[in-house]
Amino acid sequence: MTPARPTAEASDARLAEALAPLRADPARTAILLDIDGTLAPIVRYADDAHVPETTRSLLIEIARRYGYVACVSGRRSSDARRIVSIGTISYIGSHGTELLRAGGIEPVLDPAVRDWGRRIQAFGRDADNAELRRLRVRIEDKGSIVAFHWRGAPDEEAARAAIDTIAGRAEQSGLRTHWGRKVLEVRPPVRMDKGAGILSFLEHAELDAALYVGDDVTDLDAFRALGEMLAEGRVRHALRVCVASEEGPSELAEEADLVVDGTDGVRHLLERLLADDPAT
Ligand SMILES: O=P(O)(O)OC[C@H]1O[C@H](O[C@H]2O[C@H](CO)[C@@H](O)[C@H](O)[C@H]2O)[C@H](O)[C@@H](O)[C@@H]1O
Repeated sequence: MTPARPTAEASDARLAEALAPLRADPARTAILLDIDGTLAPIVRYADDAHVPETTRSLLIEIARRYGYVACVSGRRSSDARRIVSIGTISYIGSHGTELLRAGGIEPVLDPAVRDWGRRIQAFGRDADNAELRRLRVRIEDKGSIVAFHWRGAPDEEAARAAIDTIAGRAEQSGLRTHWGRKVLEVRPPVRMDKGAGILSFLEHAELDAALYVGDDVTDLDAFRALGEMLAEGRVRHALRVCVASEEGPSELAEEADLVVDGTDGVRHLLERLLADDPAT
């Protein structure tokens, strides 16, 4: 497709044009979707996130029609599947380091992260103190990643400042830090990126086109993986879609082929992927 300057919201005509190469041969098309902020609206507590039923129904149909469908999340793959609740699609979890294939029981973990769980969890336990609890910082244990959330804390600024200190401590102890939407993740010092997870998921796929839709910094790696596949001739068409939000990084819109407006915009895009006439 011809890359276009992203607009605040994709018009229907622009959307139809962008989706045409994906719709041309669904069996040879990969549909790759981030979850939080893309399929599931952002909510105060990570545990309360859910994918609206209308979006779920569309995804079920997309899984029937398209050759390779996966949700690509910063969450553990098992949590991602619990939230989306569809067994016929695959889940690439923990920013590309876990792969739970459609119908699978156990995720396959990247060996590079496998041995880091204990150390990361110990870091999370050490960081968890009375002050963090007073500030209502919430800690999310993701196995090989520990996340510190400050969304909805009574004093978000104070909570963020306490989390800054945790980030400094993590880096001093040789761990890596990654900032997302009102969340700090402390990770092992190994490659963890959605792009690597996608390349491994699609390693043996016979593809003509690929779509990725995401809203946050971690999705840039996925955009770049699609760019790599395009440059290497592994796909003839790649469509990178940014889900616009006030919190989203500006680079995502800059690197996108198309911008849609929030999770409603994503639902509309999924409808158009299935519609008889994508322009209506
Ligand atoms: O890659 P994703 O599927 O988009 O996951 C990114 C992170 O999503 C979750 O946190 C975000 O969503 C929460 C629920 O809406 C929100 O409360 C939080 O502020 C957001 O950062 C999840 O908890 C993280 O583990 C994921 O990495």
